Amino acid sequence: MSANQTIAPKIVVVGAGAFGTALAAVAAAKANADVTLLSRREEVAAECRLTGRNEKALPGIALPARLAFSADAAALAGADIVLFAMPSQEHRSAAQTYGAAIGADAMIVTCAKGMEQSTGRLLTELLADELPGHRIGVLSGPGFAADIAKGLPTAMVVAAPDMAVATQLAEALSGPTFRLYPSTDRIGVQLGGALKNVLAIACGIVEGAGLGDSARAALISRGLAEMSRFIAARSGEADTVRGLSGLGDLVLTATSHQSRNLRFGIALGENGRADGSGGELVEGAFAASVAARVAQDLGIEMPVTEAVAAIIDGRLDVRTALEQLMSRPITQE
Ligand SMILES: NC(=O)c1ccc[n+]([C@@H]2O[C@H](COP(=O)([O-])OP(=O)(O)OC[C@H]3O[C@@H](n4cnc5c(N)ncnc54)[C@H](O)[C@@H]3O)[C@@H](O)[C@H]2O)c1
Ligand SMILES: O=P(O)(O)OC[C@H](O)CO
Repeated sequence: MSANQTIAPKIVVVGAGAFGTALAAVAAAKANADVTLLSRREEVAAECRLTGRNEKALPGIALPARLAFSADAAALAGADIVLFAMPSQEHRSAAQTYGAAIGADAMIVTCAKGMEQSTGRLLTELLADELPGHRIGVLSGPGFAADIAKGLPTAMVVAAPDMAVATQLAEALSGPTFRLYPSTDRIGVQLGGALKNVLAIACGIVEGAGLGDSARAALISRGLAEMSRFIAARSGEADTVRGLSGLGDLVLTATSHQSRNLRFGIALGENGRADGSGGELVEGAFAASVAARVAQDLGIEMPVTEAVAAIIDGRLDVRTALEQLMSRPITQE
């Protein structure tokens, strides 16, 4: 897609879950939109085509008539923008599956919030490993799929190292109720999304264990300090945490019961142990251990993240974790 292109870009969203379907729906609501939602299974594409809904992913939400559905990787041919909207841990295998069908000029945007658990690679790094030569961005920030798909006002961030690319993506993907802010801090923006999920689990634990609203406020602000240290150590911009992809998404995820990460944390706090997520995707449960491991390698302190990782792994119970956090040496804020 050239910088002064006037016809609508061809957009393909890979991953027909809640978020992929919501992003495809807002993009397809625009005049002249050329948007395809690419699922793994033909049954999903066929049901969406027949009913105009993706009932499993977004119950009760009618999708725009202009949105196309496919389960054939050939739909990626000629795409200007390809959104990766599958879970973080599926990114490498999805890149390997679909990479050959993606044209060399396509911009690729990860919309997931996590890091690769086995390697600690950021998702944009992983995509660059698998799909070299492409311009690669990240879309992150506070926004629940159902809110976005219902047309409730939402603001998020799209980041790429080149501001011209980030702006092109923001203009192509924004709509009347969905506003994207461009950024060049690709590292800070994606780490905000990955790390806030771990802190939302911590806030859920506090809620489930009945530890009070003051404790949640303390966790949000001390958690933000952890995010900031990690982002700076990974060569992102520490200030990015104050924006939509940091504080904005942390507050949303740590306080709304729509959040799967928060609900997972509440169950942990109530039961004192992890009983699984009931099949729901809980990105923070993957991110906790990798973030704690990378923080240790980088020599930075992430006590809340480490406590969440230890509780999920069954190495620590909630009460002991709390005692340990409260008895840390007194330091300046
Ligand atoms: N749901 C939200 O409100 C929301 C908002 C912002 C960001 N996100 C992020 O988006 C990502 C996806 O979340 P979701 O809520 O859509 O999850 P989901 O469980 O609703 O859907 C995931 C989808 O990915 C598909 N998938 C899995 N592996 C795949 C592969 N290898 N190739 C292609 N497709 C594959 C699954 O079939 C499923 O349709 C997560 O990282 C999440 O943090 C979600
Ligand atoms: O339901 P969650 O916890 O995965 O959160 C969804 C989004 O990341 C909120 O911005």
